[in-house]
Amino acid sequence: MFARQALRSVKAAAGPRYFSSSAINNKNVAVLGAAGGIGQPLSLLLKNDPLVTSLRLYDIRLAPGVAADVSHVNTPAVTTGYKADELEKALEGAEIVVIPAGVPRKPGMTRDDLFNTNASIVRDLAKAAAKVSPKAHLLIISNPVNSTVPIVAEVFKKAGVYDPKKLFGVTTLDVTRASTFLSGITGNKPADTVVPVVGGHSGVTIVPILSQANGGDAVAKGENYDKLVHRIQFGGDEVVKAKDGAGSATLSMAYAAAVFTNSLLKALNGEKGIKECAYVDSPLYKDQGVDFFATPITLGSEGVAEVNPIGPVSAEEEKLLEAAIPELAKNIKKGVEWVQANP
Ligand SMILES: NC(=O)C1=CN([C@@H]2O[C@H](COP(=O)(O)OP(=O)(O)OC[C@H]3O[C@@H](n4cnc5c(N)ncnc54)[C@H](O)[C@@H]3O)[C@@H](O)[C@H]2O)C=CC1
Ligand SMILES: O=C([O-])CC(=O)C(=O)O
Repeated sequence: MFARQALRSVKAAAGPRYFSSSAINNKNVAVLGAAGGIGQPLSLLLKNDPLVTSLRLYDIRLAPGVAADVSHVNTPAVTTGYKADELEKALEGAEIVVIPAGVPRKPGMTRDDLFNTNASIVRDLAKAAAKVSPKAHLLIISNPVNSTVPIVAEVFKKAGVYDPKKLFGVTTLDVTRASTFLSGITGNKPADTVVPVVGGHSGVTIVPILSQANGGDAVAKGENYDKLVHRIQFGGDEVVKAKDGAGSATLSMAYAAAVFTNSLLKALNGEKGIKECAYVDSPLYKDQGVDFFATPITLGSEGVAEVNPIGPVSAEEEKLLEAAIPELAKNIKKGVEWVQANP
């Protein structure tokens, strides 16, 4: 039963999607880091989402230019750019704050190598959000996600405004990649190939549950299984290597973040049964020091409505989970301890 539940949970995240909905309510979305490699295409995709009525683009450089450009697209979202000293203004009234601000990897780096630079960027943006838009849903893209999400949680706890239902590490790209790579092997449509991806967002913490996917039995174990799991876990490295020093995934990430944002907007507007995978405050492995864990979640009008169970897993997947948990615990502890020492 759980397998079917988990499968349904990410069905919506698998296939290519355009954005539409019949119910249009006012929705104010802010993007922090809007002029970057992810920020620019993400801003365009959000401008194209009919559920966004106000789009507020902030960056320490170039955001007014990006906003002027995007604002000419003839969709309803009123688009405004905010300069470096206008962060608080950008956050006024925001219901969703998407954060792709921070440096990306270069070849040879791990996501954790970004910690020293990105931790303080994310902390400062979170502080402003906790002050100006404490009830907003926060969608964290900046790496290392395994640690930046706990940093945001600590900032919000310190400000007395933490709501675990409203904080998300965006892991939709892992689900997107898993669907693409598996369907490439099976020949099934990507839209019919739904792979729940649980755990976190780096290397061995990315755990695809191929046993629950349509066509997953084609690569259930052995060398092909190992290769596919490795490709999903290290898909980010593939892009970093191909970009050859010019950064990491931006376009596919913008797509994935726009998909997740659209799902959240639908849920906030009262649509039922909206499900995605995301890295959230989760009860599943708290007893092992893992306060945040990605699983299929059900979205509702308050954000996370339900953290769904992983469901049955194969012996191989059990081993992947065993490898993921201690690494995740370490990443989470690092974020929490850092922000407690550097409030
Ligand atoms: N969660 C995920 O699946 C993925 C996460 N990422 C991460 O997303 C982040 C951004 O990647 P890119 O867009 O490629 O980098 P980028 O360098 O192209 O853009 C980052 C933007 O952030 C801005 N920025 C820096 N400090 C800021 C601050 N304090 N306030 C507002 N804006 C600020 C920069 O001016 C720049 O425009 C990186 O940390 C990267 O590792 C990338 C791909 C996938
Ligand atoms: O690999 C990176 O550094 C960027 C990222 O998180 C991804 O593409 O999944």
